[in-house]
Amino acid sequence: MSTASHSKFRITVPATSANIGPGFDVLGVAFSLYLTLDCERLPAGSPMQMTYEGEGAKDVPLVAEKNLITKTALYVLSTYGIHSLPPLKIHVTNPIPLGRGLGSSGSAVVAGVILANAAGELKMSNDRMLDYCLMVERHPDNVAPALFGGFVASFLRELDPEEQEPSSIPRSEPTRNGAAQPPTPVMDIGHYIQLGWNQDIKAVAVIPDFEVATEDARAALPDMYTRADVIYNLQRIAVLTSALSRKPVNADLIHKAMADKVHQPYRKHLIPGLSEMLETITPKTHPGVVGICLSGAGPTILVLATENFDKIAEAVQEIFSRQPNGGYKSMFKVLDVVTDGAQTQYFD
Ligand SMILES: Nc1ncnc2c1ncn2[C@@H]1O[C@H](COP(=O)(O)OP(=O)(O)OP(=O)(O)O)[C@@H](O)[C@H]1O
Ligand SMILES: N[C@@H](CCO)C(=O)O
Repeated sequence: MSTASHSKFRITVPATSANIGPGFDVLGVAFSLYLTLDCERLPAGSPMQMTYEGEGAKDVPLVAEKNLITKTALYVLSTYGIHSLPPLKIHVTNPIPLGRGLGSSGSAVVAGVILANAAGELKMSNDRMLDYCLMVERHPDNVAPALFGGFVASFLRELDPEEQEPSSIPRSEPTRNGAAQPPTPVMDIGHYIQLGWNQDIKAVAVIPDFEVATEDARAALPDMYTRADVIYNLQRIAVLTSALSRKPVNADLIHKAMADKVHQPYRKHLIPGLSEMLETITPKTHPGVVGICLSGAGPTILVLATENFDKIAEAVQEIFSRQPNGGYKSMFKVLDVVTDGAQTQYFD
């Protein structure tokens, strides 16, 4: 259906958690917490108007070329030969904390690609939109569940250096490239599959009051791993992807299968208390716990659980609170894993 007659549209994109323990850069889930863009077309020649409320309201730039949502949209439109955003009023409502491991940048990138698709009437397929998301955010584990919903495993094809380099491609993480080339639309980068998720399992996200930039958390990782550590993660990820869909919940198996030797051990200095949380919050010590891990690049702690959500969250908060130098305050959210991903609704 043509969108030309619609003067208003709303884009909603779920928050996500990447990795889920051993699935570094592979697994992610979509949550019942939504970045929302309320958009209204303005008369031709009008300047873009952007307003913003919620997380990041004090810091997020509202200039089209600087804001991650609109600069992603501008990148996508430029590959279609459209070099400015159509006149729009955009109101952003963002409940996803920034830099905390709940995929705020992935959701912003997905929102930007969908904004370009809707505003420019590009009629892209979801798979093509995933390609664009992956040009901006190179690891697929946040953008794939944000776009498609549910519990998602994904990978991307290896790109040639010239496909990766154009400096005109915005990056959710700061980039090092400098070549002034036009954007290169590439095809068929992302591959994914939605996995089953037992809806009895909810997510308790404990969010401390400090940020860890994904770029810093990735810089903490080694370039090489031992064969034993790779096998350790591969064995667990294979078991975990099925175990999370089964009924009844096998908490002991899931908890063991969520252990990881690829990223969490190298990031623990960035998240004080992480080691103690992983060691002491188990299905045996805290009934209801199914598994525990760092959410994305952190510092949010993700506890999968079937009951006692508040008590479990308080146990994580207590560990954050007694870290050196006064500890950390934190808040928590009990979230559902949602099967729907990003949506666009048209009005008028
Ligand atoms: N709604 C938004 N609007 C504009 N920019 C955003 C928005 N959300 C996130 N960003 C940008 O993304 C940055 C955070 O990205 P980062 O990858 O460090 O954390 P994250 O995506 O929250 O965590 P993770 O990738 O570990 O889940 C912010 O500092 C901001 O620049
Ligand atoms: N897989 C990514 C997710 C963060 O965006 C990481 O852990 O670095």
